[in-house]
Amino acid sequence: MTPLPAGYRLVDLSPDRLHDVLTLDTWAFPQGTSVATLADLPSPLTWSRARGVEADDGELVAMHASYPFGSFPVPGARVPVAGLTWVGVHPGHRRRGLLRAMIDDHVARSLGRGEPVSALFAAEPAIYGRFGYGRAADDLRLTVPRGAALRDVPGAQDVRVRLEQLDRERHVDQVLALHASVDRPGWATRESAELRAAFGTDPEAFRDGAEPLRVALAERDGDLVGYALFRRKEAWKPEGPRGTVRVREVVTTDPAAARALWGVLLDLDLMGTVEAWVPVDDALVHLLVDVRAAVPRLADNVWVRLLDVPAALAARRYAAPVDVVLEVQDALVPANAGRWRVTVDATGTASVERTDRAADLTLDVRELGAAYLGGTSLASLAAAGLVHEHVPGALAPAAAAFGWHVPPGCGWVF
Ligand SMILES: CC(=O)SCCNC(=O)CCNC(=O)[C@H](O)C(C)(C)COP(=O)(O)OP(=O)(O)OC[C@H]1O[C@@H](n2cnc3c(N)ncnc32)[C@H](O)[C@@H]1OP(=O)(O)O
Repeated sequence: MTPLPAGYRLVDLSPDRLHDVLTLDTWAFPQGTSVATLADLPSPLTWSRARGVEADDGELVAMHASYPFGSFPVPGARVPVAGLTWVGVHPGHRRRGLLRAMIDDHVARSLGRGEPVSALFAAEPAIYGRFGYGRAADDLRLTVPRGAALRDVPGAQDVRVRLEQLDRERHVDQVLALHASVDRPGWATRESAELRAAFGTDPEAFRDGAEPLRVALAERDGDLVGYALFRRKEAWKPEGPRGTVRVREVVTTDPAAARALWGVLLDLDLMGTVEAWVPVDDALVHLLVDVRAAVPRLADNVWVRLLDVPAALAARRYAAPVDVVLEVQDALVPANAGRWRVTVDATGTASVERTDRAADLTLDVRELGAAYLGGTSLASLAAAGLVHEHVPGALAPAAAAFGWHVPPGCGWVF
């Protein structure tokens, strides 16, 4: 364990520390919202998983927490994952090793709970690689011109799209049930009671001048076949109204639902552009006649850290049989370091065991995390010098086996 610097101690956090937690939060994330306003919102924290760092005088100067994703989707399976979140260090106490000590604490506690994997969204991409987190998924940020042409999909006219103000009580069950039905690695769902309670939280201070959160509900014969959370912000320019639609979360169950939903979102009156972030393979990317006009921009999505390498590797499924020896480097969790033989059978199931056999490939646990959800190819990591092939011909079958037919990604930031 990395010791805390002198003068600090790790403590459990509980709901009676809410005011301290929110005060620290406003120091770490200068969002301009008062602690009193934040205190009125339902907290998404599972308090038994929240830990703080106190200075000598008892002030809370750093914290981290994790969301319990008991059923986190990975290729072909579901795995208990600790979703690292609410990481913050007071700026007056930064760069003294508090985050490093908190990461050690997070790793030990997650392993103690039997969670072989941790995942997160990074506030800044430069922070977490050093702790063995790899960029496991990307998403696309699109800025689509209003009225952009979409290809036709038969049956789209049979889907009715209703626009409503998001109302937690009325929408939470059906919307989250549809969300949980998506089969995509990395697609975390709001499993805990606290995350469900916080769903749709929409204080005015978070809206940046835009309207309250709306929901577009796509229905066929009365059944929900898709939804999108969105809000509009108007802008009156000399050339005319040029408002922006911000689309936050889109789920559709079939192509006609996707065509109908995007057709409505892309054609709202007084709007000029639609800003959406979507999985890299979202139906919209293929429906747009002119994808270039949407100015697609790639951004990092979920980051993954394998805490227990053999358990994590055995828990997912693989796209093809393979027999490969991986030499894994892990400076933070020595139990993961060394040679692992991964043998995948015809059903895509792996057995993973320590071996004395010579390594086929060498890589850091960070790269293994990047490849874990099937979206980052071991071959492309090798091309960047991050995976080393010792036995010619070993890389290609390993890269094929670790890949997956659905790109990973998560539709909301946790
Ligand atoms: C999953 C999430 O919750 S993401 C949210 C993360 N939180 C934020 O971004 C809020 C604002 N920032 C902060 O609260 C803090 O600056 C933190 C949490 C990012 C870092 O905390 P610190 O206690 O300063 O980090 P610590 O001193 O342990 O640094 C550990 C290492 O990370 C590096 N590091 C820390 N922050 C950053 C950063 N923002 N960018 C690049 N490197 C960083 C340090 O230089 C150090 O490197 P070294 O090991 O080579 O010496």
